[in-house]
Parts: sequence; structure tokens; C-alpha cells
Amino acid sequence: MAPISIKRILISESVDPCCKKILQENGIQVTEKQNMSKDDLIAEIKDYDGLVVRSATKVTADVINATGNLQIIGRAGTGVDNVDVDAATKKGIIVMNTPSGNTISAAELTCTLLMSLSRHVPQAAMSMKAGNWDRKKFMGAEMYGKILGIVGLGRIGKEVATRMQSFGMKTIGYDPITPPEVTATWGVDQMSLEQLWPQCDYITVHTPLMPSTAGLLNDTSFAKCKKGVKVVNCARGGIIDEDALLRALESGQCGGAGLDVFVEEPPKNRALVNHPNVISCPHLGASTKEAQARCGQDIALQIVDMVMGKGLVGAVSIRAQGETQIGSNLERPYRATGSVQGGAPVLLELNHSVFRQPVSLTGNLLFFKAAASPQLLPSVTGLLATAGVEMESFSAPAARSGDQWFCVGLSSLLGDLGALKPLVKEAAQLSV
Ligand SMILES: O=C(O)[C@H](O)COP(=O)(O)O
Repeated sequence: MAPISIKRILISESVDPCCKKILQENGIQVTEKQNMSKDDLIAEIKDYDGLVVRSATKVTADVINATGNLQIIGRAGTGVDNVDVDAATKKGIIVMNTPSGNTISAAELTCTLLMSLSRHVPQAAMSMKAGNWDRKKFMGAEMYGKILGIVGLGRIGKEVATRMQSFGMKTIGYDPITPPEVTATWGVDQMSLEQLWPQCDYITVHTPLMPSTAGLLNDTSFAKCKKGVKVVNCARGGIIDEDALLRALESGQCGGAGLDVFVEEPPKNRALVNHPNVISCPHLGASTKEAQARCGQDIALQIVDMVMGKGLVGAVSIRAQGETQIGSNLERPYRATGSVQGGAPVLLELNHSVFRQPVSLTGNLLFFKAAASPQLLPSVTGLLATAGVEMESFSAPAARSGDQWFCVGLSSLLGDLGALKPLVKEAAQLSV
């Protein structure tokens, strides 16, 4: 990968100081400006080669179109739903995130909300502050022996599962990508959502917000749940339909909700926030010193690597090298562009969170365009193994969703695409 020149970076939110320090040590000029309006950002952005954000900065198409020489949008955190990745990709701007820095913090907050819901800790604390001593009102329930449904079994879902198992909970889950045989090794039985809803005493969601997950818990799914089910959302506002949730809380179908995220932040839906069985936080999932230090460091080092031509770690979109966009085939909010020559596979250095592999990858995914035949995958992986390419894990997500892309996660950075060329040729023959 050729080095990319980045001289000036704007950090538009509160990002750990180590980020600025690392960038400056590598010769990049850094400006920090917080709480900018959209107009301020549009006026400012044209002077920068890079932008570092968290979730509050809305990097819309208007902002992206106002950029002059912007090369990189770095998200110090996981969710990129505040960035118009399509608009950035069209303009050749690389978008990258730091998907693992806040995993533990988000999982710990989820567990905190699950346990707070079971013992009404926030409500009891408020009652105490009001001068009361009410031991009857806050009768709770044990977590022990209860069933926790985890929708979305990526990094955070996995960490939540193992923590809550230590409280004696039975964990079941659903994920369209992570294979059931993998989650079984973490003690999570996978099943369809239809099977999952009626079994759960508690449900927690850990998916990105995208068309297929918006309103995942809605009137219909709440109706299928056990009466009094308690739900937690530390992922993204809108995965649980807020109006449906309020109706379910009012009817008692939902016994309580722990919410860290909202459709609008700060939330306008005061009836929801003020409901006595709702406990909420102002999007604090990643707000720990440890998570912020990791995310700040990760994004700075990833940008420095990119500047030095060492590769694109954590990229959720890459600079287009060819005509074909393959991301839209993947039913993911991420977009990948790369050169696809005559249907041959392409090596993309992409954020492994796209496929949320069960083990940590270095960020390399190998895509194969194939005739939607799951039988092809063993041939391809066999081919890679013969060539001595190590694979940490692999999946065929596209085959599962009925389209025509295969993906293999590689355990090491291949760096030199040339090393893969003979394989690419052979795999292409396999795929036609
Ligand atoms: O997507 C994320 O990383 C979390 O929601 C945290 O967002 P934040 O960086 O704005 O706290």
C-alpha cells in the first residue's frame, strides 16, 4: 500500500489525549474542537486531511461533500452509523474504526443494567435519597437459573454471555453470522429469534443498527416474549422500537428496560425515560478510562500505519481500486470497495468486525465470488492451507444469506498481495 500524506487532523470530540500525542509524535498537526455545529464543521473541515470522531459528530454527506483533501475519517470507537460511509467511499475517503477497544466496557455496562433491573438498584437509591426506607417496594429476582437471550453474538455478546453465566444464567442467542458451533464453545445455544423470544427472562441486543436490525424488538416480537421480560440495549437506539417498548412497559408485557442508547440522543422520548421501570444512562457504554485509552491509541496508531503505507487496519471502507463495490452484497452497514477482476477473489484489508469473527483477526478478510455453493468453501480453505496461509476461522456469511460471496478470515497480515496471486487464479477457477 502506498503511503498517504496526512498533515492536519481535526479531533471533533473528547478523545483520549494519547491519540493527539501519538499523531503529533508522528509529525501530524492536530487541532481539537468540540461541540461544533454542523455548519461549523462544514466550514472547518476543508482545511484538514483527517477527522477523528466518536459517536456525537454527524459526518453526513453534506459534511463529506464540503471536504477538500480529507483522506481519513477515524472513529475512536465501534459504531460508524454517525458517518455516511457510502458518501465517504464515493469521495475516496477511508473510514476506519477501533472495534475492540470498548468491548469489555460495553459488556460490563450491559451486565450492570441487567443486574440493576433485577434488583431495582437505581430506583431504590433514589427512594433512599428522598428519605424513604421502603423494603417492600423493591422486591427483586435472582439472576440465577434465569434465561438470558443475547441477540448479536460478536465480541460484546460473547463477553456478556460469559459474565452472566458466572451468575448461573442460562445463555441462549441468535446471530446470522457467528456459527452455532462457535458460540456453543462459549456456552451459548443458538436458535432462531422465533424460538428465542418466548424462552427469555432477559434479552440484551448487541448488533449494529442497520435495516435488518432496526425495530428488531417491536410490537410483534414483544408479544411473543414471556410476560414481564426485561430488556437491555447498550448497542444502538432503534434496535428496540421505542414506541413498542413503551407500550410493552405500560401493559406489563415488558417488566423493565435498561437503556444506554436512544434513537435521538439526548432522548426526546421523555415518557420512556421517565417510566418507573426504565433505568437509563446517557450513552456511557464506552465511557471508561480504559476503553477511551484503548480507542484513542488504536485510532492514532491505525492512522499512523496508513500514513506510513503499512496497511489499513480497521477500515470499514477502502479506497476504490476498481469498478465494483462488493459491500452491498454483504447485508452489512459496512462498505467495501476493491478491485474485482473477472470474478476473481480480492484481498481486502478490512475491519474484521464486518464479520464479527469469534476470534481476533488482524483485519484481513479474503472474499471469494462464488456460485453460492457452500461446498466451495472447503475447497478454497483447503487451497489456502496447502499454500501455508494460516486461517483463524472462516465463515460463509453471504452463502447463508443466499447471495454469492464467501469470506475467509486470515490470521496474519499477508501484506503482499503478490503472494496470493497463484491462489487467486486457482480460486477463481474454482468459483466459475
Ligand atoms: O459505538 C461505540 O463505540 C459506542 O457506542 C461508544 O460511542 P462513544 O465513543 O460516542 O462513547
